[in-house]
Amino acid sequence: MPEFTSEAPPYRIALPHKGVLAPKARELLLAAGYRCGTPSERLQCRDPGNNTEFLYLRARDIPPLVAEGLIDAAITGRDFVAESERDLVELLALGFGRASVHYAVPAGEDSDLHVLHGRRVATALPALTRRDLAGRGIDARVVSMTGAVENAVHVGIADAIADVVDSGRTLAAHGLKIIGPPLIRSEAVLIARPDRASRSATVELTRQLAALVYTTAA
Ligand SMILES: Nc1ncnc2c1ncn2[C@@H]1O[C@H](COP(=O)(O)OP(=O)(O)OP(=O)(O)O)[C@@H](O)[C@H]1O
Ligand SMILES: O=P(O)(O)OC[C@H]1O[C@H](OP(=O)(O)OP(=O)(O)O)[C@H](O)[C@@H]1O
Repeated sequence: MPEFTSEAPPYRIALPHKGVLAPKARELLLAAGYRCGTPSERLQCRDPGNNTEFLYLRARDIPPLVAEGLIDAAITGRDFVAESERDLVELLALGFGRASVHYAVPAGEDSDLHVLHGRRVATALPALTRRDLAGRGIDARVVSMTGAVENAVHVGIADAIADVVDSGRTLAAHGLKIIGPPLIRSEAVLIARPDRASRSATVELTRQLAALVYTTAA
């Protein structure tokens, strides 16, 4: 006989399992009183007290899964949300994981963005880059990579890159310089699907995290 309970199915929250955003995302949920487990041990965790299930996923994979309705709310990077091109609501900017995505070319080149015309731009954010180039009326070819993008020019598969820049040390070490304004200024964000944004559990989660984020910022 199946067991029937009156309890609603658990609310599902996704967090990055590793990478730059992972430690602070988990710390924030712990500080908000959730028992979100330890991703190095297990990538799923039930928090019965809050009737919540935590799923640890790659930050980049999170936006489409939220958009599909498989996850109720999640923390990921704003750049990954933009890259997904899905209809998602940014409920809260979390104030960590700040970085910008920039175009960069060899240090000796002209600094005008129009140097990109007719050239190849390597990036791990191809959809975002295509949209940005089109929006600026620049006809360039986007070369998709999954990492180590700053090597693309040296290897000879691209003339420029569009990549995440934080301190700028990686670009400098590879003889590259930023050109033009950022494609996007990113940070960790709490996201949901538009039709789930007003659910009471989502509103409560946003309220709890906002209280912590604003206290830390003050
Ligand atoms: N110094 C940094 N280097 C890389 N990403 C950063 C940095 N600072 C903030 N970020 C942000 O962190 C996220 C990237 O995190 P993560 O380390 O999980 O991904 P990744 O390893 O670059 O990508 P992938 O999972 O595709 O390999 C993005 O939202 C990015 O904007
Ligand atoms: O401006 P900086 O402080 O030097 O940081 C930016 C660097 O960090 C990121 O790389 P990451 O470590 O995520 O490696 P990957 O690009 O190969 O995934 C990004 O792609 C840059 O290479």
